[in-house]
Amino acid sequence: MEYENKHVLAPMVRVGTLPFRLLAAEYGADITYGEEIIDHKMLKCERKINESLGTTDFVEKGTEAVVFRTCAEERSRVVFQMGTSDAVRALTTAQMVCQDVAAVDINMGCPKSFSISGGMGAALLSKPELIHDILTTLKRNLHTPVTCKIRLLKSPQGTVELARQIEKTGVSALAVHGRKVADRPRDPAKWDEIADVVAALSIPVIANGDVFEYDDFQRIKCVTGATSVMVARGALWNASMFCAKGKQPWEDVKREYIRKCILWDNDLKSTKQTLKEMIMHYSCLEYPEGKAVTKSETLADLADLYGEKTYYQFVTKNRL
Ligand SMILES: Cc1cc2nc3c(=O)[nH]c(=O)nc-3n(C[C@H](O)[C@H](O)[C@H](O)COP(=O)(O)O)c2cc1C
Repeated sequence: MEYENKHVLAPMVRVGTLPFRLLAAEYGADITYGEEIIDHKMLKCERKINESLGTTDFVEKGTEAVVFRTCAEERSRVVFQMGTSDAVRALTTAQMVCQDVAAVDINMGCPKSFSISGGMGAALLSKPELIHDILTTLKRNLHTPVTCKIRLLKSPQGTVELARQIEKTGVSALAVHGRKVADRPRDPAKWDEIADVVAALSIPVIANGDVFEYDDFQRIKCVTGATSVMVARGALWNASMFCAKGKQPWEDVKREYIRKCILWDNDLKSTKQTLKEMIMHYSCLEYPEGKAVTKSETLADLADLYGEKTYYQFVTKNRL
C-alpha cells in the first residue's frame, strides 16, 4: 500500500462499514478506513465466508452479529482500525484480519471516556513506551503495513517528539488529526501544528481536520506540506466530496448509500445512524424524513421510505 498523494476516508464509528467505504471509493477516495473496532470485541469473533453476499465476515461467536465485513473489491485499499491498549491483543486481532485488508491502524486519538478509561485511544498519547511496544510488536510480526492515527499534544514540540518516536517503530505512515484532546469538533483544526510534524518526519503524513470541499485537499496540503489528506465529516455529509468534478446533490448520494446498504445487507443501526447524521446536517430529524428513519425497524422499511422497494425485493430474492 502506498501512502503518497492519497485522498483518504477517515475512520468513523457506526459510519465506516462496507457500503459507506465502497461509496466513498466510488466517488474517488483512494484509501478507506473502517470504523474503529475494539480488540476485545474482535477477539470474540470468527472469520466466515459469506457465500450469499460474497463477503468475508467477522462474526461474534454464538451470535449473528457482524463486527467487521469486507469484500475482495476493497481489499487493496481498506484499512482495519482497532482500539487497543495491549501489544499481544493488538497482534492477535491484526493476525485475524490482516489477510483481508490492505493495512492495520491503531487509534491513538479517540477522546471518549470509554476509550480513555480502557487505556485506549488518546490515553495512549501519554504512554510512549506502550505505543512503542504495540507498534513494534505489530511491525515485527505482520507483513501488512501498520500505521497509527494521533491527535495533537498540548505543545507542538510534544507532538513532534511523539511523532518522531512513532516513526522509529517503522510504521508506514502517520495520520495526524489537527486537534488536541480537549478540543471540540467545532474548534478549528490546527493545520500549522500538522505542518510541524510533516517537517520533522520522513514517512508520509496524512493530514486530517476541516476538509469539506474538494479544493480543501490542495489547501491543507499547501499549508501542512502533507502528502495525503484524510476526511471525516465532509465525507459523511456528502461522500461525493471526493469527486474532482464537484459534489453531487446529497439526495442522490443518500440514495446510492441506501442501495449499497441493501446490496451488502448493512447493519441497521449503522445505516440509521449514518442517514441521521446526513439528515441532521442538511435538514432536521424532527421533519417527517428524520422521524421515519428513527422509527424504521428493518432495511426493508428504509427501502420503502426511499422508494427502493423494488430494488430491495430484487436483491434479496436473488441472494444465494
Ligand atoms: C461520526 C464520527 C465517528 C468517528 N469515529 C472515529 C473512529 O472510529 N476512529 C478514529 O480514529 N476517529 C474517529 N472519528 C474522528 C475522525 O476520524 C476525524 O479525525 C475527525 O472527525 C476530524 O476530521 P474532520 O474535521 O474531517 O471531521 C470520528 C468522527 C466522526 C464525525
